Amino acid sequence: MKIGVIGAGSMAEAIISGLINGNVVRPGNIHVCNRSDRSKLLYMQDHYGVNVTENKEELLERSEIIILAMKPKDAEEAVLSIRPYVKKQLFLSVLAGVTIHTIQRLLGKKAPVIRAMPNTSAAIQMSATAIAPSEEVTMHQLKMAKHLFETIGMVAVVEEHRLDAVTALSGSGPAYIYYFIEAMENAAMEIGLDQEIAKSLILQTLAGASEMLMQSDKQASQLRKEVTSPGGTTEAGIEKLKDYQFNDAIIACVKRAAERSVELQAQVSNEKKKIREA
Ligand SMILES: NC(=O)C1=CN([C@@H]2O[C@H](COP(=O)(O)OP(=O)(O)OC[C@H]3O[C@@H](n4cnc5c(N)ncnc54)[C@H](O)[C@@H]3O)[C@@H](O)[C@H]2O)C=CC1
Ligand SMILES: O=C(O)[C@@H]1CCC=N1
Repeated sequence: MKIGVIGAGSMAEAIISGLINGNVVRPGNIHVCNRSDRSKLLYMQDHYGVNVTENKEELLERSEIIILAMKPKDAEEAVLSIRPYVKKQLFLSVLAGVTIHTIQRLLGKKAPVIRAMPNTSAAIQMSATAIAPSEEVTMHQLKMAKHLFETIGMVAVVEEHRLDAVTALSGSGPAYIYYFIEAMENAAMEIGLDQEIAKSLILQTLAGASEMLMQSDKQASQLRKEVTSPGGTTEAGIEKLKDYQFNDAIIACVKRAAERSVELQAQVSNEKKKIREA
């Protein structure tokens, strides 16, 4: 597979490092470009051995699969800049909130596009990714994309309209977990635990709970009940979470993120005007 990546940010790096570490694609078969941060390109070259270029024509000519990995607000400019070089490539977009329809409009043709929503755990082949293909995508291309994302974690194929929900849940999800861990670390300090010891206890607790959920047939609520002795410490702690409306806070968080995914589409809504000018 020859892959071109447009945008060399955190998501691009997570995917590239996953593909290389998993021996799926040789670094020499990956071309990466960025808008202005040349030092990041040089870092990618040194660290992963990929080809870096500022020439988008060259990148498109040398790649069968193009990964779009810039911020949604930069999508118009970036996609319009590759429009003259679009031939038979398959486009994989990881952009939150930017529809297949918009990408095809910006590309100026009904090219095959697969929208994907991975997460940054791709860097260690642990992404939870959902993908949604356009009508133009062949079964072979869908299989190839599925295989590509499976090498960096698990993959679910969904209808495109589900991607806002997926983005809110598993795209942004690692950040919610990290935020929770930050709070646990702060709590550990407040109750006088050594920082290093607290960190290892928290991480093993997280890994153990996650593995329990994976390995057992029990629901999260059942596993929680099994920790919660009547009148014990867990019950006392969870009462506090209830006082602070923990459940409502998480639901509001995920719903707001899904709304935001819809709002991001508006950032590229001006594309018709830009296309006329191109
Ligand atoms: N960070 C995450 O956890 C996830 C991000 N995403 C999506 O991935 C995309 C990238 O996000 P991040 O990597 O976090 O952003 P980032 O800001 O770290 O990277 C974006 C990169 O795109 C480059 N860029 C901007 N305009 C360009 C242009 N015209 N030509 C070439 N390169 C250009 C920038 O220089 C920058 O290096 C976003 O659309 C986001 O919605 C999707 C899933 C998870
Ligand atoms: O925060 C964002 O917009 C991107 C999409 C999912 C994770 N990061």
